[in-house]
Amino acid sequence: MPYDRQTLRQFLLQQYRTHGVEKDLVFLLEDIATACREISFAIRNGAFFGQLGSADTTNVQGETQKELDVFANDQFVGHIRNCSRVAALVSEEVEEVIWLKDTVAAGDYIVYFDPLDGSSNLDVNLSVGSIFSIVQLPEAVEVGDDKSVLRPGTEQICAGYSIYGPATTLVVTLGHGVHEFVNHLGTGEFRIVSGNMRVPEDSNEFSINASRYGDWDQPVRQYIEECIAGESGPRCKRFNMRWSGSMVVDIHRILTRGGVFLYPVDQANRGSGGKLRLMYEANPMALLIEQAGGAASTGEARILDVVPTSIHERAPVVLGSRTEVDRIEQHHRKEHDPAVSDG
Ligand SMILES: O=P(O)(O)OC[C@H]1O[C@](O)(COP(=O)(O)O)[C@@H](O)[C@@H]1O
Ligand SMILES: [Mg+2]
Ligand SMILES: [Mg+2]
Repeated sequence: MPYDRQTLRQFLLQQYRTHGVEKDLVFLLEDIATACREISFAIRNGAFFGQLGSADTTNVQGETQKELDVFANDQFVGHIRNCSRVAALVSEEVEEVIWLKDTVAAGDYIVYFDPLDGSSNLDVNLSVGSIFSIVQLPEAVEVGDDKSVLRPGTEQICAGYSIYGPATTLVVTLGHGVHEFVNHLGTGEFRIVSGNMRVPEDSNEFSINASRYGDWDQPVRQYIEECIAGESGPRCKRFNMRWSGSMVVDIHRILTRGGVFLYPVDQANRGSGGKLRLMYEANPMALLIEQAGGAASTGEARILDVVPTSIHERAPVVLGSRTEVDRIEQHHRKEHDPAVSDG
């Protein structure tokens, strides 16, 4: 990788100069990047090889925590708490809100994160990642008032993810486009590899866990059947399918070459409102996709407009190329009003 490429710090300082991004947010993002580098280092060094099994603890989702889930969570908490402007943390791996300050002022930050995404891929050495979202409080709140961290995705000022794959990448938005960095093992620096990522409007690639076909509602089933029908079907073109088992990997592919990612609510997960979590999976990915020109929906409404009622709530997720998301939303509308045309 050429050394002349901008480092993460140079990029963030440029955002500070050109877009008035706060210096404290620059430092917070550097702390998050450090946590990601530590997690990547541990994975690469096989720190958990032979221990990739469970940590014999269960998280609030009822999932058995992996050793690496706990390690990754500790890295995030440990590095983020360096920033004195962070009032509270919401982690997939911790049931309650983690309050970090004695008093919380307007302008303080809340950080929501999924310390290790794609945990089921760990045992088989496939790419996993971390996801984060930052909100700035418009007003002072009471420490311990957990309801005050239930902010809609529209209030995010920053979102991103890291992938621990063949390379360690960090993808972020501060509200001015989406930018990709790769970690240079020699120097440990994140250097920019792609500024202003764009999701192509059209696509012929969908991403869904097809083993749940039998559980899908009509609108999703119709959309997938149209894709699979290929040239002789209503879409008159062939579609390809990809499903990695790690949301970070599937969304990165869509930010890189387009496509649509679906994890809908279905017969089997309706009771819990879907599979993926709104605050630290759906919201950050929705902001990134929208910032890159794509669309992000529950199938019925814009994900970023969803008003959360609990910190670990789940949501149906449809993200990616605008044409595909619009079509899936149209199938949902038609289910409520048969008069709606196929278009
Ligand atoms: O096991 P399934 O149904 O394929 O679900 C895979 C999805 O679950 C997740 O692994 C959930 O995330 P966590 O690993 O953080 O719990 C997503 O990354 C992925 O998109
Ligand atoms: Mg996850
Ligand atoms: Mg996780």
